[in-house]
Amino acid sequence: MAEHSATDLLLQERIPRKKYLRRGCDLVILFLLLSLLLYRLLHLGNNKGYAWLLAFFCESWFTFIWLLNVNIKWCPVFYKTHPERLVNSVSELPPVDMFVTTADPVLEPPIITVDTVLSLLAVDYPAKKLACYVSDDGCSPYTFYSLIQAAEFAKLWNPFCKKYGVQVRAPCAYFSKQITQPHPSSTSVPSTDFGEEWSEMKNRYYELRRKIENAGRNPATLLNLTREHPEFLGIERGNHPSIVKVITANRENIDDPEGIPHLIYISREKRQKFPHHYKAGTMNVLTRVSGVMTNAPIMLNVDCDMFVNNPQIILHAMCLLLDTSTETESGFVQCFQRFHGAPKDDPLGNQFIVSQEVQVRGIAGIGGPLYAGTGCFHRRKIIYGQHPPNPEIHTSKLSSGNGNEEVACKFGQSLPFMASVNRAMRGTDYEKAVRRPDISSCIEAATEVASCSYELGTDWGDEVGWVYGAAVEDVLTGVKIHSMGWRSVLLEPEITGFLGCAPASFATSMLQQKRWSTGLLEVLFTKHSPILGALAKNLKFRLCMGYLIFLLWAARSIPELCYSLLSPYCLITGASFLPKGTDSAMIIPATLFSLYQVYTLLEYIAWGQSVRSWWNNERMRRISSATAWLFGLLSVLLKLAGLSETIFEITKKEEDSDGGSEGNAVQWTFDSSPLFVSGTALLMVHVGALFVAVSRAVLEGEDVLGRQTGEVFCSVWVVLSFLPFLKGMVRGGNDGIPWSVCSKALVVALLFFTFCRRVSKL
Ligand SMILES: O=c1ccn([C@@H]2O[C@H](COP(=O)(O)OP(=O)(O)O[C@H]3O[C@H](CO)[C@@H](O)[C@H](O)[C@H]3O)[C@@H](O)[C@H]2O)c(=O)[nH]1
Ligand SMILES: [Mn+2]
Repeated sequence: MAEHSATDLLLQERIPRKKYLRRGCDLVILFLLLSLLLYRLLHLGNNKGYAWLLAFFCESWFTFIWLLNVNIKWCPVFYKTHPERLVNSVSELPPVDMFVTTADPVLEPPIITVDTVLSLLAVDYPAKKLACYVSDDGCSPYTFYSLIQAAEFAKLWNPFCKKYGVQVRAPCAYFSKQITQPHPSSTSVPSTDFGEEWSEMKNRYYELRRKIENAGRNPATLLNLTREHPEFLGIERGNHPSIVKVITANRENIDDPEGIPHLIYISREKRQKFPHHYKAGTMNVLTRVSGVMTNAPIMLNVDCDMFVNNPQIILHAMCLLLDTSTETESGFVQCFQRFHGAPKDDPLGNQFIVSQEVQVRGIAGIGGPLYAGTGCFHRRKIIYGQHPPNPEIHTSKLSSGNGNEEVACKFGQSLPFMASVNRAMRGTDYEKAVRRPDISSCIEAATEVASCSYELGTDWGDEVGWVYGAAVEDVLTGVKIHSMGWRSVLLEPEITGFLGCAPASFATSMLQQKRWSTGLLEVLFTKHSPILGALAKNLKFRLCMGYLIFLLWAARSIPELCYSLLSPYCLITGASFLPKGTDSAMIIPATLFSLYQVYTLLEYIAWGQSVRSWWNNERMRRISSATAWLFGLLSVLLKLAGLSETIFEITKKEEDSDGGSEGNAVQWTFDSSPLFVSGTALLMVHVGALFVAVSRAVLEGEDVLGRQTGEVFCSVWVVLSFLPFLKGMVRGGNDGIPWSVCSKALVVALLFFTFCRRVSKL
């Protein structure tokens, strides 16, 4: 037998990269920022006016944010996983419960969910160990019907995928390209039949799509369905009992490579009186229903648009989860969020390729990537509140064998569920979890735990399960887990694990940014805030700082907005907030600006992105900050003042016509939402200020460019960044900036002008 060296058997490798050049650049920028602050302080007395003071405050904030940046980028890590070594290292693979959430058949067309579900059902993992739970917050018979059809199709699709080693098992993406050869991994199969079978399968898939699309158009089909499933009859979306349906059940304990995992449909109970807590509420129901049915120790969750792109992804995840030395290290396993059908050069800046490579890899180096809500593997016992196995920190109250009463208090009154919790908390005893009951016999218990009163008086949404109280339940839940002392890891096999769909229009993208910035800031004000976590719990200080860079998005809008108003203020009033062009001190802000731009540009190039995509992302970040983040901040302030609640507005999902290839058109849509007022007003202010400056130069012969070089440059830069707004204004029409927004923006801009004149006369 061949001898293995120790490293030959490692399931995973964590590779930290110390990038000295980058660290150097980060520190130089920090040094320049501090020099600028010092310079401002030294000249504060020289009658510099309000602009100078405001600049000082804004730049202090930017320095703080940069410090957070240096912290997060200091030591990025890379992960390698070796699933081929699992056979030798692990005696038995644990079962996995897979969760898919969908909430609205219009914003999230069922065919998208069907593709995701088909890709999950066909992963390379023993089917008898998998169960796929789809939660439908829309309670739509249309979605249910589509899943039934999908399960039928899976009976053909799974064997086809396994026979020919299909790589992308979401049929829509797979059939978008012409494929003439089976994948090389299926060499044992003669490829002569492939072409024929491929076309046949493709036809079958398009038949499935037609059927689903027809059902969407033709309510009669759904009427037939309600005859068999009367629960859906006359259902009201926000007011109905829970529905749990087993669509397919895997034959028990049979090793059938072509078998299909369990597929279960859930629509939790909704009543007007009970808050449903959006996605967090859904995830908790999924956790409980799966608890009474299959109770797998590992739970994978994806959004309805996130299909599996790498069929080995669960095996890769197991490398991180099963490596016994790393249980505390891998409290959860998070994949990068990647998207398909990305338009060229990322015009909307919403692919987050470089920001993830830099920030997520960076934060992985200090204890863990954030839980991003999708493409994540959780350990059930941690979701149930178990602490890491370190006697010095905490010991789990439950594992020390408490009575059923305490379990009921925390987890609710269902006996079958309490029994499942006790089993799950007992740790890595996978064998026991495998013992599967006939899941159809669990429907009654499942329906009970999916009811909306189930959580009353329990710890759900707080110490147990997904945490309520922020529009980004994912990050909030992640902080809670990190604060218990668990760490998380990044799952990044060479072939991306999951692909989702990024918003295809500007308006949708801004709405998403608004929800994220709102939710992220909300996290700071909950009892699971990372600051409390670092002070009173087991959250590492540097990880807490790492979190802040995300949680402060909304708060960053104010200093950034103030700073961007400094140059028009100066151009209008003749004041200055930067040294004169000829002043030697100008070298500090000039170097700072150029170094930052070149540095970020090089980062984009290093990650294989184009110059354009760098510009688009940088520009979009400034746009988001002045629009979406600002409104995010407003909604949090309103919430804190008790005036309104924040809500989870679902992102519209558009299927790309070419199912995954590059080059989709981007829609630069604006609408009458107030979101666009601030951006339009900012643009107007800058254009107006430049106009004032030019007229001063022309009419009064003033050397504006010499005296206010920096200010003029800043305004030109902002106008360039907000060019999409200028185009939107000029374009008008359906997707341009509506007149109502323009007129409101004009009022705001004029107010600013008046304000400047007043202040300068004081
Ligand atoms: O009441 C709700 C609202 C949403 N969802 C589901 O939540 C998922 C995410 O919603 P989406 O509108 O796609 O939001 P995104 O902004 O695209 O999602 C990102 O951000 C969310 C937090 O804001 C995370 O939950 C997601 O996992 C993450 O992909 C979707 O599957 C929805 O069906 C529900 O199940 N119930
Ligand atoms: Mn989404």
